[in-house]
Amino acid sequence: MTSSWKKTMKIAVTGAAGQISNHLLFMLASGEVFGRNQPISLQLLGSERSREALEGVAMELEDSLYPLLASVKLGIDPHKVFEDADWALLIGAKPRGPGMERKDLLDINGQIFVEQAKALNEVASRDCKMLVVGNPCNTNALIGLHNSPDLPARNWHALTRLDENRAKCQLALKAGKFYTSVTNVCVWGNHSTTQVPDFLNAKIAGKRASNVIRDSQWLKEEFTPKVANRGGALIKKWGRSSAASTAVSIADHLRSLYVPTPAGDCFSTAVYAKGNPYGVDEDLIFSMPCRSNGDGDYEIIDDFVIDDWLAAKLKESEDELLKERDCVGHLIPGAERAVCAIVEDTMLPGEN
Ligand SMILES: NC(=O)C1=CN([C@@H]2O[C@H](COP(=O)(O)OP(=O)(O)OC[C@H]3O[C@@H](n4cnc5c(N)ncnc54)[C@H](OP(=O)(O)O)[C@@H]3O)[C@@H](O)[C@H]2O)C=CC1
Ligand SMILES: O=C([O-])CC(=O)C(=O)O
Repeated sequence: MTSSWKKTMKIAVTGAAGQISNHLLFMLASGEVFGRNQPISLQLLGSERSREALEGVAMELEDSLYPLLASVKLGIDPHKVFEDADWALLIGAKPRGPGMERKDLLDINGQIFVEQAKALNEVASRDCKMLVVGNPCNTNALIGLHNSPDLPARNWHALTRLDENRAKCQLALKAGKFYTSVTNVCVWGNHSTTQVPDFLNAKIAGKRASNVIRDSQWLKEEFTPKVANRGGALIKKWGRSSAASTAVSIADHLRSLYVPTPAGDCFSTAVYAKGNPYGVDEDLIFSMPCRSNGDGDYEIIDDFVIDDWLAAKLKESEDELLKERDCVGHLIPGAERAVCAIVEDTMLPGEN
């Protein structure tokens, strides 16, 4: 501990013995996410299934000799593991197995998020921030938010930064420019195949992307599904879902909240839509363009241009989230018990 170091930040992580965490934990401990003057404690949640594996993770963290890693706590009881947490990175979730319907996945994972949100509500720091990665992440976050009434609703996020990074990569490749020149890219809506990568507001080297890539058919009919289905394409190649790039995008998400957003730029995060300027149903976790002044908080940017095409796409993703919400009414205190109307099997990005 040196005098220039900040107070230790407590970071709880679930699914800590899983693939994504296997990359992420080492990035967090190295200081590349929260800064080289920010010591952290890791509070890792496992289960009976992963008890031994989690001890293995802790051994690797110990052997890495990270100066900023103040402590590593392991456990299988969220009430103990989430104690005083400043951040909860909720990565653990059951993957959809063969023959399992999406509404079953919503129910099984939703129950995990009820339990974890109740524990966070009781024992986490009163300003704890939550990032849900486990799928279906938007609706899991909505369930979490409604089961943690004493924590600020705006502190719940679901990860759509991987989708933003995928969109930036495709725009850069098509334009023949380096990806650092691609800015102001928002992926709106649900982290599913209805997500909406926004090329209308995106910029390449400071110009509107559609003035650099003068191919509206490619933007609408190739770029959009390519980004939305990227997770599935990767699974076909790799035989498992994106783990390293997801960890990188979680790091990017966190950093975006602690570094002021440059003027004219944005980052994507799925947040509570209450009071949103785009007319999206207020009781959804919906990905929108946000900016931060670097204090860990964010605001929704209110001047993105929405044309008819974009509006119709946003509506599709909103409708899907409304249906998902109807399917988890039994997990949301005080919600109306609507009929679960997911008839056609909608997809996570990794499931196409
Ligand atoms: N939002 C996004 O952009 C992305 C989201 N994802 C999602 O992130 C999640 C984690 O992915 P990944 O790390 O690759 O997955 P892994 O399968 O490697 O790890 C998931 C962890 O979830 C935990 N888990 C919790 N409940 C269950 C359960 N009922 N059955 C089985 N495992 C359970 C397990 O840990 P334990 O036994 O310790 O509880 C397991 O280690 C998935 O839901 C995936 O779909 C993935 C990529 C991108
Ligand atoms: O469906 C999955 O598990 C993977 C996923 O979310 C993605 O790659 O975007």
